[in-house]
Amino acid sequence: MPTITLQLGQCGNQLGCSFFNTLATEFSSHDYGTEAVHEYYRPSPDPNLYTARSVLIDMEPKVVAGARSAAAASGSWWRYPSAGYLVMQSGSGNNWAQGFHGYGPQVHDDAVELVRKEVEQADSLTGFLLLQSMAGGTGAGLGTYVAAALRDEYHSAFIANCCVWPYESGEVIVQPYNTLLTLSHLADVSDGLVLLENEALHRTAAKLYGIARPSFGDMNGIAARALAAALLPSQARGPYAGGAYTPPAPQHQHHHHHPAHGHAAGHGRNSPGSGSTGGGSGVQLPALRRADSSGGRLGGESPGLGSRAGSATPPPASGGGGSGFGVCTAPLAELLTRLCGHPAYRLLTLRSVPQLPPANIDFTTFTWPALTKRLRQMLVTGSVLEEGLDWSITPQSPGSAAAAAAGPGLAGPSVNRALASWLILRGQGAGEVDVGDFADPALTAAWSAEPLAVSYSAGRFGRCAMSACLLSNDRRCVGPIQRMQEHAYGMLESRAFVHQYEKYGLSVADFQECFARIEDIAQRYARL
Ligand SMILES: Nc1nc2c(ncn2[C@@H]2O[C@H](COP(=O)(O)OP(=O)(O)OP(=O)(O)O)[C@@H](O)[C@H]2O)c(=O)[nH]1
Repeated sequence: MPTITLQLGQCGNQLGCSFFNTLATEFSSHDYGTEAVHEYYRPSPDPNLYTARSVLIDMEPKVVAGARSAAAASGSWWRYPSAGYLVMQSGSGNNWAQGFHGYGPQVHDDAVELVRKEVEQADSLTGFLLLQSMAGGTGAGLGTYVAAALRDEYHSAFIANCCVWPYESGEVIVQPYNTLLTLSHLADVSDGLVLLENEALHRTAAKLYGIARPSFGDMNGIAARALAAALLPSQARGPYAGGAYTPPAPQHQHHHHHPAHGHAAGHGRNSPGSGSTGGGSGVQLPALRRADSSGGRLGGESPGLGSRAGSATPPPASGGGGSGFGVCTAPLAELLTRLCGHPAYRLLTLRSVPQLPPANIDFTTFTWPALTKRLRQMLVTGSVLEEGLDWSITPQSPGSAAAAAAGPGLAGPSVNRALASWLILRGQGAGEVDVGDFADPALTAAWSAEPLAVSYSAGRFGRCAMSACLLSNDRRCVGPIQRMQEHAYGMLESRAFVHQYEKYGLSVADFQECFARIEDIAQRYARL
């Protein structure tokens, strides 16, 4: 089921371009099935080209033009829609209020109309994936405004936000304001926010990829690969022997929005017309790899991934572990439903392994135990970097669920804890990897009903014979939020730059209300 991507502001547009390039490379190299391709691209009048299901918005024309021409010059089989963009003549000057209160109402109708046209090109709709930074004015302020407008227009569509968290010491002096304003507003309209930290992306590029001076392009490539690893189809794994993990019954009903919205019949998450056909093989795509014997298989036995009603379950090609690409019908919807079921906890962290320079991949021997051990330690320690992991921390360390249960006074958030995580394994033997360690109750909130989902694909991701990624609703966000808050409160106390926001109708009381909301969110996570 299609997902429409909105690229907002400089960062959103640059990251979006990387994301579509990454998906295109994957689709060209491996057969994920037609339906997976159609989730993000639609056929175009030119039989050799696909069109990204995307809307590009920025208040200055340069970056959108750059993304569009980069797509055209890539030599790949995809382009942006010829009229699917909205630009003005000058940016929002890093002023969230200008983006939200100034440009927002001004471009509302045009933006909604652009999205509507893209929605009309789809026979059904999973929802929207919004890409934006949190520190500027356009992606952050206008992007938040657009997210709220989409929520109004499409009550039953999923809205996911992929938000770039600024460097700790930023290029944008008012980034604490912009980041917290974005976060507090999106917490109300979004179904899930994936936070991508620039600091971590930069360090990954520098330390693990060996890039002396990482560019945004390098960082976006890393982020886009992690995102694609999470969002490409995978097949649910059943409960593994001896673990606490039990997949839930499919949950299609959304938790807090109205059911199908009248705006466009058949575009709701639960709408009758939303099922689509075919697991993938059989339709010729331009320049894409055709289905091979293992391709395009439905994840029919997937108890937790909500396989489509009435779809047949073809027998696995090789018994047991499953080969080929099982198709999770709408990964975005499944991920959000599973991970963000509680409205107060919507902040997601993405971790992936291995992180290494492409040139080293062919000379590296991968083993599942080594990969999953590192990924698990990243979860245990809350790190998003594969490098520099503290192996002395265990789930029993102070601050862990186990330690908290042992008595008061031991709390210290050295151990991470998750409400829910989704582990996605890709590569040879991915169906049989032992993932029991990820279901350790000491790593999850005591009241979490469904702490772990696991899915896999036997096909390799990129050039790695084995790779894994973990999308997790955990305490990682607490540190960055608290540091950002400290700066923001300090600035607000001296009323620094406040007049620039007041010019667009944002008052000190509005700031305070947003900051209080964030404090509440951070405290809830800290208590997980
Ligand atoms: N990862 C990444 N971060 C970016 C990129 N471009 C900008 N940023 C970050 O985004 C923040 C600035 O936001 P931008 O997206 O440039 O601003 P904008 O949304 O276009 O808003 P205005 O410039 O105010 O109109 C800073 O934290 C930058 O570090 C990019 O391509 N990749």
